[in-house]
Amino acid sequence: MIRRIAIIGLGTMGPGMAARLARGGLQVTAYDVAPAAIERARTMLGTAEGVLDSLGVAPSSAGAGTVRFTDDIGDAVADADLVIENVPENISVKAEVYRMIDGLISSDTIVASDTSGIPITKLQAHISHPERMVGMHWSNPPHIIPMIEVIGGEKTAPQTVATIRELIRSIGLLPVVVKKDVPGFVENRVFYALLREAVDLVERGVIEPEDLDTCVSWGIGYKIAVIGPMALLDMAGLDIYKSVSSFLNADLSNRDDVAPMVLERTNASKFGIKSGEGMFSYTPEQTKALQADRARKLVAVRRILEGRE
Ligand SMILES: NC(=O)C1=CN([C@@H]2O[C@H](COP(=O)(O)OP(=O)(O)OC[C@H]3O[C@@H](n4cnc5c(N)ncnc54)[C@H](O)[C@@H]3O)[C@@H](O)[C@H]2O)C=CC1
Ligand SMILES: Cc1ncc(C=O)c(C(=O)O)c1O
Repeated sequence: MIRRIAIIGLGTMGPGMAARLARGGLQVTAYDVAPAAIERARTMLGTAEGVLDSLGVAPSSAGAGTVRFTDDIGDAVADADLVIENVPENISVKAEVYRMIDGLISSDTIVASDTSGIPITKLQAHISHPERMVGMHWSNPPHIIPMIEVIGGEKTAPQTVATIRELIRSIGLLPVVVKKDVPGFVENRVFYALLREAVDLVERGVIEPEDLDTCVSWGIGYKIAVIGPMALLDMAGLDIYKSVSSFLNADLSNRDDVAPMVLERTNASKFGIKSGEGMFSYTPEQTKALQADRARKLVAVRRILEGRE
């Protein structure tokens, strides 16, 4: 039974995850190597709790859980039933965290990674109890998006996958078990196919970035929240899909490296909202307003999709 959870890494994803898990009645300890990240996370936690209130996510019947911040990794993982590693998407950084916690956790503690797509089989090579390591891939913003992928690596015990799936279900979220440990799992394989094409179209000057977003959000995005891709194939007709894909698939981007448009920006430290500029520019005031507006809309859409409105 999982009651105590340690979250390692409090950047974009960690604070929202902490808020959602605590709302589910769990005792969370939250750690980051950077003191500034811990301070930022305290504010982000409060914001996420406000969004959970507006989503109507009630505390568990056993009462609300807690979030406690710490700057000591040993304190964070001591007594944890589950450690969720949430540090940057880099194998050596993740491996260093596993090395550090290896001697601090008990042999029955489950270690989950929120990796966006590094195969779990690769990550579990860096830990003493690979049978208790699992992928637990949340989607951003993690306190609002209910689906979480659960992925076992070659050495993950089926019971570990089952325990994490049950934990997710028990707090009212939607686990999806990915049956094969493929890079990117399922969500990001589908999403990155879309992003590759979107970046390519903007880079080739086929469309302006703002218009690309309008086209995808109001064309595909709006309906895909209601009708998934497999159901859409049936709605459009497989005969239509056969005809269009027979000439279109060969023309779609198949680039296997990172697009220059992305490299130019990342080389100039233009990472998006977190650095104030990426595909678009953001002042701190705009970022605050944008995040509040997006949360409000995502909450409203989710209420409708769940039939609560
Ligand atoms: N940003 C996103 O939309 C999503 C990210 N992910 C995945 O979640 C993981 C974390 O991503 P983000 O939160 O976006 O990253 P981020 O870069 O925003 O935050 C990472 C945090 O980890 C901390 N950190 C670095 N080394 C550490 C260490 N040794 N010990 C403790 N803390 C350490 C950093 O100080 C930073 O606060 C990555 O694997 C990423 O691929 C998964 C779903 C969505
Ligand atoms: C660009 C991008 N990459 C990875 C992820 C998740 O792993 C997300 C997300 O929104 O969840 C993303 O936007």
